[in-house]
Amino acid sequence: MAIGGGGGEEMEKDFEAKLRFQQTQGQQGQVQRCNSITFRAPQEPFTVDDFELGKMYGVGSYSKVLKAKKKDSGKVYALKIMDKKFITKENKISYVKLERIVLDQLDHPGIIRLYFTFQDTYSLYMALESCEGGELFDQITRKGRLSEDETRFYAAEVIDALEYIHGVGLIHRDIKPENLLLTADGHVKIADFGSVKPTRDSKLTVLPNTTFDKACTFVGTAAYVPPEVLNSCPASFGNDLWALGCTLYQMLSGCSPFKDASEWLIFQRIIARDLKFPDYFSNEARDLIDKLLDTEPSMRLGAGPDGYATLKMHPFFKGIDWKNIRKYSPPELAPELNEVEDDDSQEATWNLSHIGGGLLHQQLVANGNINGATSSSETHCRISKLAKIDSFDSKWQEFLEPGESVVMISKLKKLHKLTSKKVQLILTDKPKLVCVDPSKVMSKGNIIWSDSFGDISIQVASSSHFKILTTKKVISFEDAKQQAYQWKKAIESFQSS
Ligand SMILES: Nc1ncnc2c1ncn2[C@@H]1O[C@H](COP(=O)(O)OP(=O)(O)OP(=O)(O)O)[C@@H](O)[C@H]1O
Repeated sequence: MAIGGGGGEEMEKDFEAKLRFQQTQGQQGQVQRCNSITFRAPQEPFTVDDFELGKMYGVGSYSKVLKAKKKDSGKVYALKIMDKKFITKENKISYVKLERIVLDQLDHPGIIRLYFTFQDTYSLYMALESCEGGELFDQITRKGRLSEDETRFYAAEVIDALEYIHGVGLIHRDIKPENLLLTADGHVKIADFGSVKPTRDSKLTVLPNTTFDKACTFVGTAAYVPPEVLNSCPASFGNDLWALGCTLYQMLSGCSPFKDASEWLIFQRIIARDLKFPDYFSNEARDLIDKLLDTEPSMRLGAGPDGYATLKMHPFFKGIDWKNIRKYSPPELAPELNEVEDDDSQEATWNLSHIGGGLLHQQLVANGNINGATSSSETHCRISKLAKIDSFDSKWQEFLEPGESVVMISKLKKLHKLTSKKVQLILTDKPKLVCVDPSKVMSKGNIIWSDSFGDISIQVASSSHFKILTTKKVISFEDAKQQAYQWKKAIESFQSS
C-alpha cells in the first residue's frame, strides 16, 4: 500500500491498520495465538512533550534510542523511536510487532524491560529500561580485551538470561557484544529482539501470522553466524550458543574468532571452522569455546538433552553460584573517552523534527541538542538526508555519485588527542574516502581524500590503529574489528592503479 502521499492523519490510519494485532483462526503447534492482547506494557496516550529528552544512546537500522525523562514521574527511560514511514517502506512492520509483543512478555533481570509504548502521526515509541553502561562491545574495545574473571562474570549473566529465553521457546538470533547492554552498575541485559524466532512449542503468545516454517532466513551478524545457517538449516537454540562462543572468544581476545576483510571471507572461515586460540587462553576457556563452537548444533554445550546443566557445570564456571548469579559484583566499567564535535562541522544536526509533530524538535533545540537556527528548506533537506542515512542498504548512497560504489566501509573511532568520535569510514571506487558521522546529516567537509587532492598514505600502528596522512591533515582511527591492514591495502590499491 502506498504511504506518505496523504496527510499525517491518513498515514496514521494506514499504519494502524497494518500494525493492528488481528484475530485469526487456525492454530499451529502449541503456540498460543492472540485474539486480543492485553499488554503488560500498556499503549499510553503520551506524547514526546511528556518527556525531557537527553543524550542519544544510539542509532539502529530503523530506530534511534534517546535518553528520556518522564516529566511527571522523573523516571528515566531509553526511548526507542521508529519512523512509521521508514519501517513501512523497509518492510519492517512484522519485526517491530514481534519485538514489541515478545519484549512485553519477557520478565528476567538479564533482559531489557519494556515499560510502555505510545505513538503519534509519524513515529512509534517504545519506553525501555535504560542501560547507562553502554554496550559490552565498547567495554571490550576500551579495555583491549577482558580478563577471564571479567569474562566469566559477563558470560554467566548472559547464560542465565539465555537459558530463560530458550526456556520460553525463543531463539534470539543476534547475540553479540553490541546487543549486550550494561546497566550503570555494570550488570548485563540482553537487548534487540528484532530478529527473534519463536519455536513451535514456544510458551509465548505470538502474532497470528508468525511463521514456524523451516526458518532458513539469514538474520544476525556475519561474524557470529553459525555454519548451519550459512547452509540454510532451520534455526535452533544452537544458533545462540554458537554466537555465545564467538562472544566469549571476543571478550577474551578483543576480536571475533572468524574475522576477515569481507563477509564472504568470514563465511569461508566459519564453514571451514578456521579457529585459532591465542596462547594466553586458559585450557578451560579454550575447551568451553571449542564446545560451544561445535559444527553440529545439537552437540553444543547447552543444546543437549541435559539443557543448560552441562554448560553451567563446565570447569570454566567452577565456583559460580548460579542461583545467585545477579548478586556478584560486576567488573569496573572502563569510562568513555570524551567525544568531541568534528572540527569541520559546526552544527549538531540530530534533526528529528519529523517526529512528534515538531515537539521533539523544539525540545532538542531547547536542550541545545540541535541547532534551532535553520530555515525550513534546510530542515527539509536534512530530514530527507537523515532518512537516507538511517536506511538499510541505501544508507550510504547519499555520499556516492551515480555509478560510484563502495569498496570498503566500517564503523571506526576517529581519535583526537584524548578524545574519540564514532564515524563511518567509506572508501569508494572513485576513488574517494569519506568520513561520516552517522548521527549527523551534513557530510560536507568530511571528505578526507579524493583522487584529485593528491597524495595519501596510510600508517598502520597495529591491527586496530592506523593513521591516514594527506597533504592537509593526519587523522587517526581505531578499528575494533582489527582491519587496519585491510584499510591500508584497500586505499593503497588505488595508488598503484
Ligand atoms: N535500553 C537501552 N539503553 C541504552 N542504550 C540502548 C538501549 N537500547 C538500545 N540502545 C542503544 O541504541 C542503539 C540502537 O538500538 P536499536 O535497538 O535501535 O538498534 P540496534 O539493535 O543497535 O540495531 P539494529 O536495529 O540494526 O539491529 C544500540 O546500539 C544501543 O547502543
